[in-house]
Amino acid sequence: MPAAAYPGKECVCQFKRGICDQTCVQDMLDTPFYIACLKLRDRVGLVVGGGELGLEKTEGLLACDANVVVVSPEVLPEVERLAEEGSVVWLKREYEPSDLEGKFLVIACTDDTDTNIRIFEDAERRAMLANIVDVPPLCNFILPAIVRTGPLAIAISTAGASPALAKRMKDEISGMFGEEYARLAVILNDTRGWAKGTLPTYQDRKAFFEGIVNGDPDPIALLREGREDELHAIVADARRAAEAQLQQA
Ligand SMILES: C[C@@]1(CC(=O)O)C2=NC(=C\c3[nH]c(c(CCC(=O)O)c3CC(=O)O)Cc3[nH]c(c(CC(=O)O)c3CCC(=O)O)/C=C3\N/C(=C\2)[C@@H](CCC(=O)O)[C@]3(C)CC(=O)O)/[C@H]1CCC(=O)O
Ligand SMILES: NC(=O)c1ccc[n+]([C@@H]2O[C@H](COP(=O)([O-])OP(=O)(O)OC[C@H]3O[C@@H](n4cnc5c(N)ncnc54)[C@H](O)[C@@H]3O)[C@@H](O)[C@H]2O)c1
Repeated sequence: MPAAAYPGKECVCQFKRGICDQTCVQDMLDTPFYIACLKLRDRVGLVVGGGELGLEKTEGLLACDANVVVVSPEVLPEVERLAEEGSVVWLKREYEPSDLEGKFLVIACTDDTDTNIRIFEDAERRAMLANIVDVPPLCNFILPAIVRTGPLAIAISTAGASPALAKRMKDEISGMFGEEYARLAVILNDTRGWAKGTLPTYQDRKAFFEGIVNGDPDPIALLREGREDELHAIVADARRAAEAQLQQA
């Protein structure tokens, strides 16, 4: 246990209402987070609070095709506009526990600690996903920094140790894995249906895809050099070779 950073002071989380003992900070580093990609399309996400952070989280959910309900007595003009155009539902009032009904997840961004605690506890009772922004002890999931290009998404988490570092790594990683990786993913996806319909075993499919991804010539280098036609030819050849091998067997 590290020495308390704020000995004798109110807990920085403003949540325990006591003296800081750094328990929350240590808890985070001791937590093995299970990283997943959530499918939000046609599910409803609840955002409580319509300020700067509420807007940011609302936009993040909309970008993943979620339906969004914002509960907040006041909201930024941008949130009001989203409600007017029908992109979100805005309930112009304070949070109530029944707001959680039928929601897949809740993200709370209010400036009121009592409300934030209540939302987390209500959500936990329902075994619901809950993120109270920037308050790790009130999160059962946390948000990583994300590098997104086409179907590729690289998530960086520091388990809350340093969001600033996660953000820096995001910028560095986006330079390492650019458009050509996303393009390769799309090209390989186009051939997944064939592979699943034609290659009988998992091992066959694995060998097929790994042969291309790790092949010589390097598919990423081909795409980088604008030689996509050659890559398509390699995929077509690999398919023909796999089919021929199956016929012989
Ligand atoms: C990645 C990102 C995703 C997102 O929010 O979507 C994200 N925070 C981002 C930015 C950011 N947040 C903070 C700074 C200031 C610099 C700094 O403190 O480092 C910056 C940088 C900036 O704003 O430039 C302050 C901060 N954040 C948390 C605390 C609480 C604490 O430390 O106790 C405090 C201190 C508050 C205070 O001091 O009062 C807590 C969390 N923030 C998390 C996520 C989760 C852990 C992520 C991980 O695993 O690393 C977690 C645990 C919970 C959660 O909120 O999900 C997003 C980058 C978006 C992007 O650009 O890609
Ligand atoms: N803006 C930032 O960059 C930032 C960064 C770190 C932490 N924070 C903290 O995160 C919180 C949210 O940030 P913000 O800038 O969006 O704050 P904000 O004050 O602009 O917005 C808070 C929102 O919560 C709503 N709200 C308050 N009580 C409510 C209740 N009972 N039910 C429903 N809605 C309620 C308010 O109407 C308002 O829309 C604040 O506590 C802030 O200190 C903000």
